[in-house]
Amino acid sequence: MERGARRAAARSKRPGGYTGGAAVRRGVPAGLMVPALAGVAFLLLPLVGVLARTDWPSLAGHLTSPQVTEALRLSLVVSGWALLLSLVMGVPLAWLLARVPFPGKALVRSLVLLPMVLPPTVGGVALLLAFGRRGVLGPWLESAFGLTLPFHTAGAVVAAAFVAMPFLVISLEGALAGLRPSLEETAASLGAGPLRVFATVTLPLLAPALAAGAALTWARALGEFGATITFAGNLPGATQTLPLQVYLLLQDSPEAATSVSLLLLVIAMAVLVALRGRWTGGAVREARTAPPEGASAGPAGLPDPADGALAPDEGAPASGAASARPAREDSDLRAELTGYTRFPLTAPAGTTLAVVGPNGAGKTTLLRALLGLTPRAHAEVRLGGRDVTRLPAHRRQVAWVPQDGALFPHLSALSNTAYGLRARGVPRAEARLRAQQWLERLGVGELADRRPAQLSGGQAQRVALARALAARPRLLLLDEPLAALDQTTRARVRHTLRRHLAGFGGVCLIVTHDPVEAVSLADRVLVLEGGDAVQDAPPAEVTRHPRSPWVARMLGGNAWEGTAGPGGTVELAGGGLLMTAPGGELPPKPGAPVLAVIAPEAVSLHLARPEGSPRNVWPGTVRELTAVGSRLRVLITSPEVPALVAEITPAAAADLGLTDGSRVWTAVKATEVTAVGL
Ligand SMILES: Nc1ncnc2c1ncn2[C@@H]1O[C@H](COP(=O)(O)OP(=O)(O)OP(=O)(O)O)[C@@H](O)[C@H]1O
Repeated sequence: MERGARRAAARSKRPGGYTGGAAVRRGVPAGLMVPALAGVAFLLLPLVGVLARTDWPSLAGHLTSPQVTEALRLSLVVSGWALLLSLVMGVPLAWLLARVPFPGKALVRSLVLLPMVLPPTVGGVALLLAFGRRGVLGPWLESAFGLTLPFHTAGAVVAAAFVAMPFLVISLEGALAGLRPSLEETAASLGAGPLRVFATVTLPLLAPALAAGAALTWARALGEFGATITFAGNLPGATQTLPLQVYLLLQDSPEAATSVSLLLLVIAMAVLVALRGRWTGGAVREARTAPPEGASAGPAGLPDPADGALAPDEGAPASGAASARPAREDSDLRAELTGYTRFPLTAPAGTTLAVVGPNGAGKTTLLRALLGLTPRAHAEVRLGGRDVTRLPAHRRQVAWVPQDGALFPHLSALSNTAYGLRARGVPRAEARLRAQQWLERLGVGELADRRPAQLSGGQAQRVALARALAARPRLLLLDEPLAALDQTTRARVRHTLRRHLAGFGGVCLIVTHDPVEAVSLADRVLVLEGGDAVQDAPPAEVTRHPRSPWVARMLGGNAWEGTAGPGGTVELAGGGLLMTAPGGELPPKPGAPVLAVIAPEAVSLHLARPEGSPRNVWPGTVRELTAVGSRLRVLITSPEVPALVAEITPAAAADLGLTDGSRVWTAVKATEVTAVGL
């Protein structure tokens, strides 16, 4: 059993679990059950009444009588045209409501829903007042187009469309709102133009909701009565549809009325059964049946074969991505960003840049600006000397892997991977062959036939990466590619990623919150804060000389803001004095703002106050002990300086008898304090 299924099974066994089954049935209180069952009976009994009172031997005769067949023909004509009218007006309306911000949207949405709650006869009266002979538009319609709606079939169509269109609009708007924009944007970044994106991504994902909405609209139009009789009258052959026929028959021939009612009932039930609750589901369905995030990246929980050995055609740098990177001449990046993110960015082909920064620093905005997908920032972009600023996203050769991977849910892993190649005109067979090779390189070749919903988080990330790399972009943008994975899977996928970035000749930007990822994957670390680039340097440099407290902390160091004092001292912002080594990196001018950085390994802990070489010594209290690999991180608070993190061995912690609340002395040699000018 897959792990997700096991968990779900375990959940259903728990008391109070939310899944169905015996546990739930046992737990339903009678106070709910009785009225609920009464509700079911209330809905069911009228149907039973129709079935029980149907004169079965005469059924065929009733349904084939000339009036009924004529009314059926008219109903089909009217409901068909009403559906068409609803599609023509309703689809664009749903699109606008879902996608375009405009003032008064809530009002328009209420207007769309109004016919659903309005008594149909009132709807009919309103239609008369608008399109009737003495209505607002009626005379003009008649004089300009010779079109008379009341008491004509066209009027029955208008009445049916008026009450039925909301079903289409609601269904489609829900589906459009549920369609993640990242799917269409990713398709564009893979080289698909707007028409292709619409035909291959938008339409297939909307199709179920469109079909459901259309079926419901048609069924509602078929059953329309009140607005039709008020607006279009009850004229045999012109406006007398089946529901009107039922009304007439009820007076002269109740058995025939029952037979026609049964026919309408069967049609309505058939539509609902065919929809199987899709309409009520609303948005696009992308149910995950996959194991939970972080489950094995290989199939069936086995270790991933691709992580162990390198493919022969690939470079294999031991660490960092740059050393063995083949550079593609057409891929040097030069960008000038303005707007929320504002800085110049240049990177020679073959460079991997880790983009780090606190939440809201502008990392995602930077990536989207490079694709021209956000109004919040503008990027003048040159790739390999060619200005691509004015090109739409699909012509930039900039592939984007958003945080959620954005695999197309209706396509297999193979078709997802072939998408960019197909968009660039590679013939189908060749595109699929190359896509399969990419999937194999990423260690997920055997999952080619699976849909995204059947992939684990790690597998999906690899497929998303294969898809981006297969498109042969000149610039690769990865937005937190490993964020969804657990620690173990993350390490494995990171390894794979490093290997495959090594074979990628363009520039790659990876947004990450993970210091290990930044240091191990990138040649440069770009630190953003509030939309500014506060540092852009190799990982070693950023680790040694972080230019902001945030990045120092992110990289695991202690970083205290202060001011340079005389004789190699730093006056800390919150009070306290720090000694740095003479000849250290203190800016020459006392009074300059500095950041004092202390590596956690440089902090020693003692039970008694240590003496000796020039040290910074403070008393403190242990607040937290956390295992990091084979070492322990100890958070110490002190009345004299800001909180400090020390990293020691478990043996040292045991010798000192450290627990939460232990009183200790912390010491840092002056030579271990680096003061960086801000
Ligand atoms: N569509 C939007 N409309 C208005 N403001 C936005 C929009 N998207 C992002 N922002 C704002 O722009 C700033 C930068 O956002 P961005 O998503 O680029 O940050 P980030 O560095 O990627 O953050 P995180 O680490 O949380 O993903 C934030 O202040 C955010 O609130």
